[in-house]
Amino acid sequence: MRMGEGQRSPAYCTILALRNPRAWVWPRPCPASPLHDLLWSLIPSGANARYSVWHSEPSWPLLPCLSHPDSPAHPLPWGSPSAFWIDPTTDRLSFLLKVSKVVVLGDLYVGKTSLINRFCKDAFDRDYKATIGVDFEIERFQIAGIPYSLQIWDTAGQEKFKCIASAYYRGAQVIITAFDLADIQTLGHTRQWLAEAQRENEPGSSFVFLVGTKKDLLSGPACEQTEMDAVHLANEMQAEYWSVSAKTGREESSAASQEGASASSPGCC
Ligand SMILES: Nc1nc2c(ncn2[C@@H]2O[C@H](COP(=O)(O)OP(=O)(O)OP(=O)(O)O)[C@@H](O)[C@H]2O)c(=O)[nH]1
Repeated sequence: MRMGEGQRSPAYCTILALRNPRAWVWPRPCPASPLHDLLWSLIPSGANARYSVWHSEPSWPLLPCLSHPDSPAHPLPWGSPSAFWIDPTTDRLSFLLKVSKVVVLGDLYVGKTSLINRFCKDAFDRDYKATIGVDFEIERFQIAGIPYSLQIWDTAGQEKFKCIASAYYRGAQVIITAFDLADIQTLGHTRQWLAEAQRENEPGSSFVFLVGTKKDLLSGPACEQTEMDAVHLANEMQAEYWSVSAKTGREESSAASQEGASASSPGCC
């Protein structure tokens, strides 16, 4: 389906803007379906970008990626897998794919936002500000000279936001389930969080991490016991286990967490 020149839906205007970078218009919010339909119809058949792109629904977060890289408002870097442009040689939409979507889940107050802030900004805030719905950060880096972006989705732990946050689980290459090492109940709840995220994804399509937070708050036998429990649960979940402190900024090694973490795993905090 290609829309005719006479049609001027917001999605179509966006495509026109993409075709002519000198005439960029900042996309305005528009209903998800016209944009979805139009873009879907333009994706080259066989493009393996489909998966990433269409899992960025619901589509309001898709809209900012249509804006110009120089726009101060753009929250997604140009070149993320959710970003697309018209390839002048083929006149088709093209995609950059080197993005991984990470979702961070867990009970309220376990320290999900703090974990992300430490990772992305190397900062820690002791004041609690509950996440409303979802938030996200982009972290860009290179591995062997190849640029990658991590699209990190911070979900709210509060029950009332669950239905909003769960809409963002789809297409996650990485699922991080966080619990508070100082609050053992939150460990038990990680099973449920993971089940909900996995329900939205193909079986085996996501790497799973179980992360115990606030390691600085406890030590001694109680901590070791919690970590042992966490490692066992991580094995059940087929997850990799980490104990971390966003406050100190360190992954704190312990016998239990060493046992749970694989040698190839990247340090988080
Ligand atoms: N001591 C200590 N406190 C932490 C650590 N991580 C987070 N906190 C504190 O725990 C509180 C909750 O942290 P958040 O990161 O906002 O928790 P959250 O899981 O994102 O909470 P929701 O957005 O409600 O789901 C804040 O007051 C943080 O400062 C840590 O590693 N050590």
